[in-house]
Amino acid sequence: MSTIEANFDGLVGPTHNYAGLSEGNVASLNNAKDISNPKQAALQGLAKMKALHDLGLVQGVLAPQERPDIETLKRIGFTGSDSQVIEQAYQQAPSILASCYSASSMWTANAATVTPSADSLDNKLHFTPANLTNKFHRSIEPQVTGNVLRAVFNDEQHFSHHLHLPENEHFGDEGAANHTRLCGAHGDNGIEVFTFGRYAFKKGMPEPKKFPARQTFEASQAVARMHQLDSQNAVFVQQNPDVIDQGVFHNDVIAVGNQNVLFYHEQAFLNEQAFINEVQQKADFDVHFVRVNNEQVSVQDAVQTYLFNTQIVTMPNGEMSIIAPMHCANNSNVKAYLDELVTQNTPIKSVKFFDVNESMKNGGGPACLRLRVALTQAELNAVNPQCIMNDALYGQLTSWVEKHYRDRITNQCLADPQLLIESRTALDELTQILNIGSVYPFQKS
Ligand SMILES: N=C(N)NCCC[C@H](NC(=O)CCC(=O)O)C(=O)O
Repeated sequence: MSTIEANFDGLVGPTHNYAGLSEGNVASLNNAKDISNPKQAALQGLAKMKALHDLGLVQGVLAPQERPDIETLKRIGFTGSDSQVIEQAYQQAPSILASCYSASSMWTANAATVTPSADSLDNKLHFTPANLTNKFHRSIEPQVTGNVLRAVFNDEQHFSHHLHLPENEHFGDEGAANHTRLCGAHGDNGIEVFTFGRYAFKKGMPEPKKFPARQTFEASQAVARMHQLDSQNAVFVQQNPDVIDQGVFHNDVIAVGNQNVLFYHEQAFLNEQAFINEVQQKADFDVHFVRVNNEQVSVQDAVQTYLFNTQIVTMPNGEMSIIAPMHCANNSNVKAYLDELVTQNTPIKSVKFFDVNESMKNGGGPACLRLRVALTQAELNAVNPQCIMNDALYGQLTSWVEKHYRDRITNQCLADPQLLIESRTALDELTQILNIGSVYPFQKS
């Protein structure tokens, strides 16, 4: 078996809720304080994982984070027992408590940047957890993300795990949401495209005016250095600041690549032509640039339907398929575009729609929910087998969700210390199902 690309999806955690925490992310703000359904959210995510497994693709599972994050609440001065900490935080700082309750680690596109061994000079597969400094509720993820990744990819001979970048906005890093890889076959040497929103150390450069640019040029460069990429293998391109201001808070909301296909909106990149030229000059394979113009699909429709936050996957027969959210089927314009696309002369031959609405309401589409990892057969053999989806694991995880998850969380529920107990009980059991050991702070104390 040659090198394959696996998708590692984040399991939605038991405290999934809508707290309106992400300025610049239109859906998160629009759905703030809505009632969430963690059970349905987790089952929707599992259904997508199972469907990709059924299509013959390798599908992995990444465990969610421990929430509420009591350690962080204690670090900022709340004291006493865990339930006293929650009570004080609910009274004195409800927004901070909500941040410490966020199940945002479900969006594993933001968990890390991954470089396959075919691209790195030391022929190892590299992982750098994203520091996610731009949003407080996400900045508390990288430590446990690193624990989870080391428990899943636990073999020093094949996998190289780096510490996340310095926790400062100058090195703001959002992981694979701003990184895509172009290649001939997955096992070939590829071109890694790093998209950034602004420069941190150069003044007077273009940047958005309204919403934050979460990823800096310097962070992208640091990751490429750590992952031992040759300059021939890396392309750095600035995201168009105007689209960040229209709600494109990550590049994966407006562009996605798979093998030799780059599917993107004409307004995605700041210097589009220079970028295309550089990719063409560095690639030793033909790249299909599937460029969508504004008349075909507006930026607003792209943000509302997540047309570009789709997964493009290569099926076992070699054809590509788009894994899209239902929102794309429900928008007549976008649906018409997709119907046309699959008839064109590109490798993309089909579209499959999935209901991931619980995640979409927080700005997370199918592509946000997955971290791509290209693996040789030897590397795949070294992955923790309990984290690879199959019929039995799907059955175990759906029963686990049914047993532990609530079907309704309101803002008031965050005051309930029972939610912490339920969450820890569930996660403790999950670490046994996935055989990942003690990755959570509550398991170490
Ligand atoms: N595009 C990618 N790859 N990921 C989407 C991440 C969505 C996430 N939403 C949130 O964190 C909202 C949480 C809340 O408001 O409750 C974010 O903004 O970081």
